Amino acid sequence: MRIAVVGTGYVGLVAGTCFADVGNDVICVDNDVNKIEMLNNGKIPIYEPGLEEMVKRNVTQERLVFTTDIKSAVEKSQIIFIAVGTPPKEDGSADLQHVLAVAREIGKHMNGPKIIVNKSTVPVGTADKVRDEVKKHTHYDFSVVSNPEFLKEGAAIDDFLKPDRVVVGTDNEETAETMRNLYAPFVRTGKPILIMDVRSAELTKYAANAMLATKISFINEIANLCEKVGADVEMVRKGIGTDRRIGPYFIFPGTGYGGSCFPKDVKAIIRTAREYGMELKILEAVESVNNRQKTILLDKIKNYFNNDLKGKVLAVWGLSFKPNTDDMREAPAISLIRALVKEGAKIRAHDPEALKEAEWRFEDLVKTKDVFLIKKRYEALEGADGLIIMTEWNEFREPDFYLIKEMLKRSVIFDGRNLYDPKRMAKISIDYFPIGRPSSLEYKK
Ligand SMILES: NC(=O)C1=CN([C@@H]2O[C@H](COP(=O)(O)OP(=O)(O)OC[C@H]3O[C@@H](n4cnc5c(N)ncnc54)[C@H](O)[C@@H]3O)[C@@H](O)[C@H]2O)C=CC1
Ligand SMILES: O=C(O)[C@H]1O[C@H](OP(=O)(O)OP(=O)(O)OC[C@H]2O[C@@H](n3ccc(=O)[nH]c3=O)[C@H](O)[C@@H]2O)[C@H](O)[C@@H](O)[C@@H]1O
Repeated sequence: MRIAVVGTGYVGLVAGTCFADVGNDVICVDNDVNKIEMLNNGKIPIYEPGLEEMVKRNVTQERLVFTTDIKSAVEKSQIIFIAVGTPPKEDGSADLQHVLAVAREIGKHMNGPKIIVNKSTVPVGTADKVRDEVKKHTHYDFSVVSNPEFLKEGAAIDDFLKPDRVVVGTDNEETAETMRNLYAPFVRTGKPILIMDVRSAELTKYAANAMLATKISFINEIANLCEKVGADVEMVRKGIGTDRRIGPYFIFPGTGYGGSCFPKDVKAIIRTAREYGMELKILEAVESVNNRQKTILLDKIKNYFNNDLKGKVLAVWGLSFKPNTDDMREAPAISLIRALVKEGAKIRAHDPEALKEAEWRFEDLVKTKDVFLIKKRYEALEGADGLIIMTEWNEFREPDFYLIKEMLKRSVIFDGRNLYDPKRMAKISIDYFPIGRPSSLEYKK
């Protein structure tokens, strides 16, 4: 099929490349000239495992091209995906300006019947708005489909190639058939393509993210309770996760969920409900538990240093909001580092992939020499009073603990991802403070 994907970010670039990889002819469009120039020079603007080789392969085979020219992309394609950002507005609602701007452009350049597929995460009713916008500019036939995306950053290609399900919202049988054909190569193991009405498809996306965020806030509350009552959340997590009705996924406690989607999508669904005069009480609690969870390590750190962080140097391992990505959008590390600096601490931060993004996110603090961005993990420990772990990158799982102990002024690790065993840390004589588990001090007694 001939496909255009408008918006070449995490979703658009991955979707476009995967569609090309199964034989489609794909034109990826973006209005960011630098991004398109980079892609045309063989450079990938984001870090996503496996993506670079896949892009190269498809570009070489001339199945995948990048352009800023939306007109020719629309003219040449049967199916046009919209995969632009839908960031939160002040009031929490999703900002649809990019989606509607693309709809306008598509309308202007239609040269025959087309299928317009919205892949961005958008509130219920957006397909109607897209339809109205396109209609203003064309007399050709078209249908608007809702096809939300469920990929995770860091595992995006695998998620796209092997989805648990594909959701397609359309009331047109012919369009449904085309979408079934398009996705058939990705569901060969029998995973379902769920055809439903447009509004249900739009809401499915928010309901999925809201459910996942709920699981995380739930386990974070249980973790905090574990600390109070002297239980170990790692045991409790396994104890509940083995029940098939609960499942082992998305119940890892931490310093709160971040990323470009859970925070904004929880806000947006709450906002949608309010517009209909309804309060989503569970999700409001999910959000407030998450905000609280982001400060949980700060309390532990302040407590350890007797509430005096002035002049303390703290090493931070992990800046991205999760491993295997360079994305720092809403990363818990950002709010923690800013709070620590406010308390008078200096930060030596390391991340395997996110340092480039950290340069502009912490530009002010780097300038004032409150934050130092360090390329190698052990170098971040030089002159530091303690180590904080914020992202569970694989390379942090089994470091040289004796070297860590030797390098730190105080042998202390605050772990926001529960990477280590407190008993083992007690044996090595490292003071270790995880989330929802007994600290190593409990095993020294
Ligand atoms: N990042 C993720 O893991 C996932 C994101 N989503 C949703 O997908 C949508 C896109 O998200 P991301 O890919 O993360 O965003 P992104 O910010 O990485 O990429 C969006 C791209 O759209 C481009 N763009 C904006 N306006 C444009 C226009 N008028 N014409 C052409 N290009 C334009 C931007 O330059 C940018 O490159 C959002 O609604 C998001 O909620 C859904 C599932 C997963
Ligand atoms: O709509 C989206 O954009 C995407 O949002 C999430 O994907 P993503 O944000 O890339 O990453 P996740 O792996 O879901 O992690 C989100 C946050 O939750 C945290 N998390 C995740 C799982 C867990 O058990 N505990 C936990 O604290 C992570 O550390 C991270 O900060 C969803 O998992 C995707 O299905 C969805 O498509």
